[in-house]
Amino acid sequence: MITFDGVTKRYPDGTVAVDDLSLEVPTGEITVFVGPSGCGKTTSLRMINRMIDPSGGRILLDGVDVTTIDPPTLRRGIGYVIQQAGLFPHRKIVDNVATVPYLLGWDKKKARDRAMELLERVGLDLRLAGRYPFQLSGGQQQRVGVARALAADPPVLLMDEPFSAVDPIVRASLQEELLRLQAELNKTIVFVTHDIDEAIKLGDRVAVLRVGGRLAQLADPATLLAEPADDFVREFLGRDRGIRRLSFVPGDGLRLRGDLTVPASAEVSSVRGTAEAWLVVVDDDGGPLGWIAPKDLPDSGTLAGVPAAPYGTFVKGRDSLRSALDAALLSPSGNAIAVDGSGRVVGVATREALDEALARVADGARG
Ligand SMILES: Nc1ncnc2c1ncn2[C@@H]1O[C@H](COP(=O)(O)OP(=O)(O)OP(=O)(O)O)[C@@H](O)[C@H]1O
Repeated sequence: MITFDGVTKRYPDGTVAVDDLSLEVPTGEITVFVGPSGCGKTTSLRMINRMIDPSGGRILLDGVDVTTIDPPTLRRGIGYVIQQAGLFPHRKIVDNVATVPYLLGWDKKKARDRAMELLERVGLDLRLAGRYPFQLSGGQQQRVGVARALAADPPVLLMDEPFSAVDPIVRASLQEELLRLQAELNKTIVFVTHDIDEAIKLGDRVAVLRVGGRLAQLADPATLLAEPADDFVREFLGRDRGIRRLSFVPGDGLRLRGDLTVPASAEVSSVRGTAEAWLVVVDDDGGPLGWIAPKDLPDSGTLAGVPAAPYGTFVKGRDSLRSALDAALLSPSGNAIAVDGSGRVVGVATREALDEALARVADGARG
């Protein structure tokens, strides 16, 4: 755990970059520092690995004041990733990643083996290992930056706007990759960004800072979206806060109907009469084929030949209410198909069920 205990940083010119910051960064979690330009995010981050020392207060790493640990020893346990990767231009990719193992005196083969293992872990094509940084795309360089920071298996990772120089699509895939890695590695990560969407996507907890380096709110993303502490945080969270909140509401609470699913092999005569609503047609494995409107039911035969309309699905037990709503909006029936982990239909969330769930969320906002 990293503890900020009344930390202040006043630069020699009098600028107060961080003002009496107290918070805890729990072990094995991602804590994001987010806020407008100049609010002291980078300064706060760099005080953890002593690139900057505080002018007041203390930063404790597992209970030990970091200013009592000499910087090289401290940094051995702290990986650091910055914007535009900061790779050494004249070293091959594999040697960039092996930088810290070399410094630690590992023999060359062991260090390179470790580097290759990490490059694979961060999803980089291993054929790129022998190239130089300028021969890689921005997104690939960023992956190398993450691999390099992980090389000595440090328990703590500091990431300063690591994905802000790449385009939105690459950025989204780097974010996914980081979450996937973190699920395996459980590092203690402090991640700095000015992008609130990135903060909400990545953070177990999000610290919103305001200019002058003061903490405005520290909360998990769902709480932040539901209960911003003040107007500054509300404004910083921006538009669509209500909709974004639905990403953190499990779709599990939705009432599902089981009587609207029919196999393609079913005789129309067996469904006619019960079919006052749109039906989901499924294949022999229970996978969805699409929707059939009541008016499109043939007079006789099976449903196999009836053209089925497009559909959206959400995974019961995994996806959020937002995904369920999205699935409903992608279906002409306005209903969402719930599937299990292997894609078999387990029921239908009708508009009424979605409406009930949304009403519960809105009620929660009132309370
Ligand atoms: N070496 C320095 N000397 C004086 N002032 C500094 C120094 N470094 C940073 N500052 C000031 O401290 C404040 C906080 O800077 P910091 O870089 O920590 O903010 P930030 O939130 O990371 O900003 P950004 O998102 O723009 O990178 C700013 O007002 C900045 O101008």
